[in-house]
Amino acid sequence: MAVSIHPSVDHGVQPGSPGFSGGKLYCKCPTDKVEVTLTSNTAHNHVCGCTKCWKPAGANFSMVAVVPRDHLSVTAHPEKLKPVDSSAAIVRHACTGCGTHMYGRIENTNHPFYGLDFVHTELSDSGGWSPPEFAAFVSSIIESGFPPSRMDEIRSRLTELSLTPYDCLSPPLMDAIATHVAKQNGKLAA
Ligand SMILES: N[C@@H](CCC(=O)N[C@@H](CSCO)C(=O)NCC(=O)O)C(=O)O
Ligand SMILES: [Zn+2]
Ligand SMILES: [Zn+2]
Repeated sequence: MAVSIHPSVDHGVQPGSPGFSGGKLYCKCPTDKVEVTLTSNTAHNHVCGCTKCWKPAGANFSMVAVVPRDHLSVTAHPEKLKPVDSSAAIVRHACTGCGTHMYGRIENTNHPFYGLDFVHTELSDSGGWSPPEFAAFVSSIIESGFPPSRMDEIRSRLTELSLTPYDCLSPPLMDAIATHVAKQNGKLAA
């Protein structure tokens, strides 16, 4: 049996639906679920091996995508949400009942990704969301205790799933971050 990446991709990456325009995410509490409504599809979906992104039980990776912050609202039980770490670049809001991260928000207006919220579309009851496109922060799974000797297995499986493994973000996203920095420091025209 192949090593588990994430339950949403372990049996193959499911394609999205063209024209899909959003839906609802629910926490894992049996009752009084936190509900988050997204009024657009997501972008830049990826699996992430970092220690900060929320992973479902047993998964080595999270699956996380972005949505414009004005396309996200908490539509039920906002009182159950609590920031995980208010000093992090991405302030993740977790359900105090079940621990699920319902969204992560960038509050720093100078951050390259300001304006985007991070979400886990596996929490939705509808299909059609943008599929993951690559694997980010792959080496970081070791920080959660994954054996370094099995990293070849992980990278081979990711490649087999067409989720190219990177140890940071994908080249287009890293280029976007560097461009933002160069515009801020005057090396490129704003
Ligand atoms: N090795 C660290 C890396 C953590 C990290 O930098 N994570 C990225 C990607 S999260 C979604 O792609 C990041 O931007 N983090 C900002 C934040 O988490 O606030 C680790 O594993 O902890
Ligand atoms: Zn919950
Ligand atoms: Zn992450």
